Amino acid sequence: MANNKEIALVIVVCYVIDDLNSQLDIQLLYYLRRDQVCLLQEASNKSPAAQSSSFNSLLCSCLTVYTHGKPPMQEPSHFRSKHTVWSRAGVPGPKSKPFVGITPLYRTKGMIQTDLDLVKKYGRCFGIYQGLVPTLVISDPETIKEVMVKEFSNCPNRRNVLPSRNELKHSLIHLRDDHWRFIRNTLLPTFSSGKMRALNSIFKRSYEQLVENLQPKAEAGEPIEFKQVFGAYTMDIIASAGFGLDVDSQKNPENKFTKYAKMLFDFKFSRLIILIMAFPSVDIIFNWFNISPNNNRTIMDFFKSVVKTAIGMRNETDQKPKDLLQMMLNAHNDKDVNDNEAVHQYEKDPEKWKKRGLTLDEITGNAILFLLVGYDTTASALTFVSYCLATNPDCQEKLIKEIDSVLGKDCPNYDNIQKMDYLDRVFSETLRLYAPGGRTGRQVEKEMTVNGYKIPKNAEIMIPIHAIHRDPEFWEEPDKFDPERFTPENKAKRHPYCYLPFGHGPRSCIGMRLAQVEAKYALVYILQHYRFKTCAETEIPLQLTKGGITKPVNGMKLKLESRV
Ligand code: HEM
Repeated sequence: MANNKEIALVIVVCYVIDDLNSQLDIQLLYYLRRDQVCLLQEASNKSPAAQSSSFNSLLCSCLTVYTHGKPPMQEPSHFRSKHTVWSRAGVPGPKSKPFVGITPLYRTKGMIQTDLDLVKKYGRCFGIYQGLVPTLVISDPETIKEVMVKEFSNCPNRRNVLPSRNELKHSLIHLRDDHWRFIRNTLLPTFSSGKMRALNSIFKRSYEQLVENLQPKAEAGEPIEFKQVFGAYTMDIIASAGFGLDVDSQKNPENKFTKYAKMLFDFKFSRLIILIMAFPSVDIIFNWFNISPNNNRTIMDFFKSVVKTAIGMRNETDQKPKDLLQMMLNAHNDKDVNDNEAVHQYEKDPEKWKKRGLTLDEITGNAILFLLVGYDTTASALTFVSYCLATNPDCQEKLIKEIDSVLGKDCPNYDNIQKMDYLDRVFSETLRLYAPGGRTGRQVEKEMTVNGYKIPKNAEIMIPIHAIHRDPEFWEEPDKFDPERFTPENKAKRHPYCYLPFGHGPRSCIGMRLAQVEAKYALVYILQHYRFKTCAETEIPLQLTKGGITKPVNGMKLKLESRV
C-alpha cells in the first residue's frame, strides 16, 4: 500500500512532467481513496507526439505501481451520483467530465469566457459541477437579490475553493457565520467616510509620486506600461495607508514586498489547482510539501513578519499613525459608524462576540488580506480606466472639462471628488465592462429553493458578474463604452442587481470606498497634467486573463500627452 509521502511524490512528479508537456492535450485525473491512489489518464485528443513520448511510459509505470497492477478505474458510482444532482432536480446545464466537472474549461477558455458561453447557451439559471461541487449559476437580477439579501441567512458564506492553512483563514474573505459577522462588524468603522478623509495625506503623497514618476517617459513620448505603473501605485498606498510602511515600489519595483505580493497574485489555472478543485483534501498533502498554491509559507512568513514589525514599531512610540493597521488595533473601542452598512446581528450567543477585541492572528490575517485584495483589484480597475479613456477620446475630454471646472488647480481630496458626477460614471462604466472580480458566489448552508429548484446543502450558487455585465438584455450594445448608462435616469430604468462589480448585500466588498477614492485620486491627478493616448503598442481589443482577478494578459501600453 502506498503511504502519503509516496502518493504525494507520484502526484508531484506527474504534475511537473504534465506541465512540462502542457502543449500536449493530455488530461491527468488523480483519484485518491483511503491509502490507495489511482492515477487515471484520460487520453482525450492525444496527439501522436504524446503517444510516443517517454511521458506516457512513465505514466504507465506510475499507474502500474500505484494501482498494484489493476487497470485504471472508471468514475466510481459515489462520484457519478454527485454528478447527477442537477439532472435529478431537473436543472439544465452542460455535460460534466468525470471528477473535474467543467473546470478544465477554465484552463482552456478562461473563467469569464466559460461563463459568457454557458449563460448564452443555458440561460439565467443552470447547473454545472466544479470538481464534484454542484454549482447553480444564476444571472437573473431578482433571483440574485433573493440569494444575496433576502435569503442571506441560508447562504451567508463563500465556499473556500482553495482553503487557507495560515493566518488568512482568520480573514473576512474566508470566515464563516458569526465569526465572520464579528470581524465584519469590528472592521466596518475602518472603512467609514471619516476614516477615508483621515487617510488623505497618505493618498496625496502616493498620487504626487505617481505623476512625478510618469514625467520622464511622458516627456520623451515613450509608451508606458500602465499595468505596472498602477500596480506600484496601489501597492504603495496599501503599504502606507495599511501599515505605515514606505515601500516605494514606484521607484523600487524589485523590492521584496512587491515581489512577494505579485507572486501571491500570479494566479494561473494550473493542473494542480484543478486537481484541488476536484479533490480538496489533496491540498493537505501539497501543503505538507509546501507546494499548496494558496499556502506558500515563504511568502506568508514574510508578510507575517512585516505585520509583526509594524505592530512592534508602534508599541514603542506614543505617536500612533492613522492607518488601517492602527484602526484594527483600536477597532474594539471604535464607535465610528459606517454610513454604508449597519452592524450585523449574531445568530447565536451575541455576548461571546461583544466582549473581545481582535486577536493577533485576526489582525495579521486581515492586514495581509487587505494588502492582497487592495493591491491587484484597484490596479486592474485603474488600468482599464486608462484604456477606456484612451480609446474614447470624447469621454476623456468631457472628464477633463469636469475636473477643470470642479478643481481648477486644487488637488483631489475625499470631498471634492464626490462632486464629480461624470468621473463616477466613467469609473462605473469601466467596472461594468471590465469587472476585476469576474464572478462571486455563496455556499448553501440549508437546503433552499431558488427559481423553483431545490438546491441541496453545500451546493454553491455562483453569480457570473462579467457575463451579467455583458448581457445584451440588460445592456444595449454591451461591448460599447458608454458612461451615460450611469446617469440617474438610466440607472433608474434597470434592475440594480444587473450591476455588481463589488457584489451586493451583507457580504459585498468592504473595501469599495477605499478602492474608489484611491483610483479616482490617481485618475484625476494624472488628467490634471496629461491625456491618455493609444499608441502602436496598445493592444486593441484587449485580451483578458483566464482566472483570478480580471486583467489585460499582455499589459497595457499607452502614451501620455502633456496638457500644458
Ligand atoms: C476596484 C477594486 C475592487 C473590486 C472590483 C472589488 C470587488 C469585490 C467583490 C466582487 C467582492 C465579492 C462581493 C460579494 O461576494 O458580494 C469583494 C469582496 C471583498 N473585498 Fe473587494 N474589491 C475591490 C477592492 C477592495 C479593496 C481595496 C479592499 C480592502 C482593502 C477589498 C476588500 C474586500 C474584502 C475583505 C472582501 C470580502 C468581504 C466579506 O466577505 O465580508 N476590496 N470585493
